[in-house]
Amino acid sequence: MFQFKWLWHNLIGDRTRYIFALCLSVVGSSLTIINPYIGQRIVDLFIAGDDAARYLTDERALLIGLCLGMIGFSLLRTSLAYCTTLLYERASQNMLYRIRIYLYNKIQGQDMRYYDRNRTGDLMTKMTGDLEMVRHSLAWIVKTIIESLTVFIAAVAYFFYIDAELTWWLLILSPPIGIVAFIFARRVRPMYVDLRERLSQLNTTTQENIAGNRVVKAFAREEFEINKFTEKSVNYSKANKKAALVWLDYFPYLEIFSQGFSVILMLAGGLFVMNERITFGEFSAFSALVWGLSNPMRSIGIIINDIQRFFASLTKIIEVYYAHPEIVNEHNATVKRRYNGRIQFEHVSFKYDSVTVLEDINFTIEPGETIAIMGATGSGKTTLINLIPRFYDITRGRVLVDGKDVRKLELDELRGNIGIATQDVLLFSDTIDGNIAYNNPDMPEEDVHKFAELAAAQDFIRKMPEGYNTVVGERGVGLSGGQKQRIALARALAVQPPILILDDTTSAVDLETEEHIQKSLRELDFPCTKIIIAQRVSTTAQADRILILDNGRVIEEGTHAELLAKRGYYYDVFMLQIEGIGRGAVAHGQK
Ligand SMILES: Nc1ncnc2c1ncn2[C@@H]1O[C@H](COP(=O)(O)OP(=O)(O)OP(=O)(O)O)[C@@H](O)[C@H]1O
Repeated sequence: MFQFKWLWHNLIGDRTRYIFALCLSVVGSSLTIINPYIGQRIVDLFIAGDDAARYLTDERALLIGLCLGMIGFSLLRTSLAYCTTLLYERASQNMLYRIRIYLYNKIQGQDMRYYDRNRTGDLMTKMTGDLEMVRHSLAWIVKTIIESLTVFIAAVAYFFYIDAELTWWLLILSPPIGIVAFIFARRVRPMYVDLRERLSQLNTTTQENIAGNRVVKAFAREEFEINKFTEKSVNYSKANKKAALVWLDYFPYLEIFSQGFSVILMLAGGLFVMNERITFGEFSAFSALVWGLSNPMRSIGIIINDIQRFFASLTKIIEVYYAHPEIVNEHNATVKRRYNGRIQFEHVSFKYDSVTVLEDINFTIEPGETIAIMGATGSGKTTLINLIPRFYDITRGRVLVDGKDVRKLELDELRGNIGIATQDVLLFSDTIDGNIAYNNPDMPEEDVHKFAELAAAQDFIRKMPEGYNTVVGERGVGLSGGQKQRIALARALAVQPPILILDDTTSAVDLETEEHIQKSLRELDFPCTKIIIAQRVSTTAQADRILILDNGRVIEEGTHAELLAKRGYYYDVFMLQIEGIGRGAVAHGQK
């Protein structure tokens, strides 16, 4: 079966340990028949035998030996159980560790489309609960099944050795128990698949809610969110109860069958003793071992439940394990060249699934040029810049960097040549210094300060309680929108990239600060092609060229003055914003 092959493959490095644990399980469980056997000898020789009185006086040493044997075997079994559990735990924990690292790498290697399609909460469930379930199966379920089976087989073999007919009488109960267990397993399986999905929904809601707590509070939607969470929680709880209660439909039958072993033993076994077909000692061995037949039947429900959970979880893990990104970063770039920063879009079209977002885009940006991109919201600006570092592959046409199709470039090298400040600023819960030097943790302090200064972040950072060592909260909590944008800009500048992409990076800063940033960008001490997405004319006015996007197409292209003269979209935006820009920009535009 594929799932078991997969587990076996992932046990590499611990296979010997695991097989050894399985062998110890078999040996330890087989030993369960020894004490009933010794008990049988004691009863037959020293209690119920014809010569019991003589044996008690003459063979006392044998009796003491048998009693000590019983204690010795109990101790041996306990020690074996201890070692076995230790081996199972170590093998399964090691496997869990390896798979977790592998899955984490796998998730890291996925492309943007993967993250578009998969919910964070679901991925978190796979990395935690599902993995733990698989480990538990390997350490506990397999152990329980092997031990139950061994005890069952050893007991049956021993029973056959004593009396085959009485054993057949007992085994009469096995087929109906097997049928009940099979029906139960079939009914409960889809329930665990559903249960797993509901757990994932619950985790997704929790994750979204915690991450979006500010929005929730801002809209005073706590009650709504609590109700939403409660609904998911109730759903999960109901599914859990439903799956657990199904067992109750089958439990009475299995319990009755399990009790049936003792009843049959009493009736048939008692009759056999009276007919002197078996001895008292043999009857006592049957009594002592009959649990070996009934116990597995009793625990069959728990085992089946766990097996179904295991399959539901394993299926989810395997989805991640074998997920293939369409865009693969081979991390092969040994020597990372520095690009000149020439960017060309040739008849580029792009679709998210079936929706066309960019249509026949053509433009060239020469090294060192500054290009501004403007357009209505949803016109495709972010999508367009996402194609340069190859976050997505285009549907038609070519995107070239330094004359080479980005699909032919080493991704590490390509992305290493691009500094990006994304629209949705994400800072890590680290110091400000650590966030700015994200690309190069060994960056000297003066350089961190220099890039903060270029991004107009120096002043506010210095005023913070611990300056550059101030730890910012998760995703930059504790900073204003404009402050976060400036740290993100400093982080992008710190790469000193030949291509700098700024997606609405100064939208939340005041005009004076923006002026400072623009001056810094003009005076960078390294060659750099800049692509700046902006809505403010004050930002775009100083670019070498401006592209206007509308509905995925470039509708205007030119300098600030050329576009004003055209009296199109750009001119309209300019007129709308003119009051906020000031005389300088107006004069510049009318030159
Ligand atoms: N990951 C995605 N999956 C599917 N559709 C997407 C995705 N990202 C964006 N879109 C769609 O593509 C279109 C262009 O989005 P894009 O983010 O590029 O616009 P934009 O011009 O940058 O907008 P804004 O100025 O609001 O940031 C929109 O209609 C959007 O709904």
